[in-house]
Amino acid sequence: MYSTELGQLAGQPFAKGHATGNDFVLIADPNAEIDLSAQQVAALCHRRFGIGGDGMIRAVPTSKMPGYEQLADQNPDAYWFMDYRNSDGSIAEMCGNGVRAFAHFLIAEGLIELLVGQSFYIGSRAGIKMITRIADGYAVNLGPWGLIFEDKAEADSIDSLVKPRGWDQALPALSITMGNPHTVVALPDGGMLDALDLFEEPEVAPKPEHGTNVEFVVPNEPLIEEDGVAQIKMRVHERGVGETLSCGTGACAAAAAVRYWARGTALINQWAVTVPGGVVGVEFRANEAGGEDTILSGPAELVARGVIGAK
Ligand SMILES: N[C@@H](CCC[C@H](N)C(=O)O)C(=O)O
Repeated sequence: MYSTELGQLAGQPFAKGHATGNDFVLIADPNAEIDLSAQQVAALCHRRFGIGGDGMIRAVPTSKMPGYEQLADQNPDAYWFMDYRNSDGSIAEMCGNGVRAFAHFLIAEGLIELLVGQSFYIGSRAGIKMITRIADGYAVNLGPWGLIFEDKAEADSIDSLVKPRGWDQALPALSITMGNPHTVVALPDGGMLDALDLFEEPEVAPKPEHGTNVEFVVPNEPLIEEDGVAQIKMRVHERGVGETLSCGTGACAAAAAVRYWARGTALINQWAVTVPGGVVGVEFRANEAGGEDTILSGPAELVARGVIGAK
C-alpha cells in the first residue's frame, strides 16, 4: 500500500481529523517510542497511496520530546506536545488548525478532559500555547505576531513581491511570523482570488529564510460589518503542502497584515476570515507584557479511526 517502510508504525492506531478542511493524520505516542521519518509522513499523507492529509500530528509527552523537554519544566501543565509535520514530511513550527484538531483528538482519546469554558496548555515547536474549549470548537492563543522584515515593512508597509505562477506581474506583500512564516498579498477583488492557480508555489522575493506560506487576501467591502468584526476572504499555498482549504496561522497572518495596512484609520481587533473550508475567527488582544496576543478560533472534528498498515 505505501511506498516506504512502515517500521514501528505498522499496527499503530490513528485518527483522521480536520479543522475547516485542513486535514491531518493523528497518532498518540504516550511513551515516545515512535521516531517518524519524513518518508513515513509523506507516505501516510499521500492522497492516493496513503491515508491522505495536509499534515501529520503525533501526540507525545512534552518531557520526552527531544530538544523541547524544558517546556515541561517551564509549565508542567503543558503535558502533551504537538509534533506537527507537513504532508511532504517537513517540520513546521506551528499549525493553528492542527492545534484545534490536536485538542479534539486528545479529548476523544481520553488523554485529557476539557469541558466548554476550560483551558489547557500544550507544548509545540513555537513554545507553550493555551487552548480553550468554546461552544463551537476551540480557541488557541498563538501569542504575538511579528514582522519578518521589520525595517523594510515599517518604512514601506510592504517588504516583498509575490508572483503567482502564470502571472507576468508581481504583487506587493508583507511577511508576518505567527511562529511560522507567512507572506500576505492583498488582491483587489474576489474574482481575482477565485481565478488564482495555486497548484504551484508562488514566487516570493525576498523569501523568509526557511521558506514561507503564501496567503492571498481580499478585504470585504465594507471591511467592517455592523457587529464591528472585519471580514476578509483568503486562499493559501502552504509551505510543504500546496494549496489547502484552510490555514489557521495563515488566517491570523492575513488579518494581521490587513490590520497593519489599515492602521492609520482604525485598529480593528475582531476578524472573521473566510477560507475555502469555512470561517475562522481571529482576535488581537493586549497582553500583560504590553504586547499583543493573537487568538485563533474555529471548529475541529475527527472523521475516522483506523490502524496503519492494516491489510
Ligand atoms: N495549516 C497550518 C500551517 C501548517 C504549517 C505550514 N505549512 C508551514 O510549513 O509553516 C495552520 O493551520 O496554521
